[in-house]
Amino acid sequence: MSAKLRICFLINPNSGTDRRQNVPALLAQYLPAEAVDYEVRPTQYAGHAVELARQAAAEGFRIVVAVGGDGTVNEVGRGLLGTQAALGILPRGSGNGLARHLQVPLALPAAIRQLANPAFQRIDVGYINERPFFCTAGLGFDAHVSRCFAQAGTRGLGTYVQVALREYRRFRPTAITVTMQDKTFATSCYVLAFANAAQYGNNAYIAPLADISDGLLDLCLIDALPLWRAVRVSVGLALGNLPASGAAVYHTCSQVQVQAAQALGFHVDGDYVGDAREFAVTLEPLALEVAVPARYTEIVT
Ligand SMILES: Nc1ncnc2c1ncn2[C@@H]1O[C@H](COP(=O)(O)OP(=O)(O)OP(=O)(O)O)[C@@H](O)[C@H]1O
Repeated sequence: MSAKLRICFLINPNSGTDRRQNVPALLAQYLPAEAVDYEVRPTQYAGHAVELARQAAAEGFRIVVAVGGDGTVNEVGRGLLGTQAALGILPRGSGNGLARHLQVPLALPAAIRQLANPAFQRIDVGYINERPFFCTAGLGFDAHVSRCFAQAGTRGLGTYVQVALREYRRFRPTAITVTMQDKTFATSCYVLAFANAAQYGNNAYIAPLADISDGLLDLCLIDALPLWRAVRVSVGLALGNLPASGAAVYHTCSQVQVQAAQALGFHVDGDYVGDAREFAVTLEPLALEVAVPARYTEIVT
């Protein structure tokens, strides 16, 4: 008889907008006891999931599952770097960007069932000023909105859109110099996004062609955002055709440096980190193993 699959679930009790679901009860209902041994551990503070994930990997769990949104996924993924354990996701955030990219079902019963019999795959890991990211990182307006969103008191797409519209009227671009491969160019940064996965979350496709295992980041630059272009960007994000819309410029590369004329905010996986004037962005190919639905195949051809 083969050994049972050992899974550790790390639950962020604060993530998402719907906290009515009783995750331990759903696990008991949908995980087959004959195939899986599991434990459930709640996080007690921001950053706790990094330590809990590292500890679970050291205890020999094969999969450590982030039960939350992209912030929780980032913490668990960070804790698992360099270990033998794979990252799993039970999407319970407000955006769920990485879960959506990896085609993890958004309905918890289905997501739980697939964890009992997953496929394993390796994904690239991005770094911005040494902070790992798995989905997207970025400078400028998206980071500024992440900071305001964190202070808003309520979460969810509605709050996010409200904050973005309010800040759109105030935000001004910053002059930057970008160096990648053998070219350097000066431009202006309204948004500079570094995409490992295709979307921010909520099916907002900032880089619909991004392949999470290709050893490359997709850079999306929006140098200014007058109203007509804001409309095209919004439609492009929703329809997944931003590259074809001409409202943003794209590059692919495995490392890039950015110097800003004044301090610029940056985010990793949707969480504001801080302000800086210099940014070093790199990619470590296939540095993290993830447990994905057995039918998962990279959408990009
Ligand atoms: N016990 C806790 N108490 C307070 N904050 C926590 C706790 N556990 C985790 N956090 C923090 O909560 C933040 C938000 O969580 P998360 O990103 O998972 O949810 P979300 O913001 O609702 O989803 P998404 O990122 O998909 O929009 C994370 O950055 C994490 O550091």
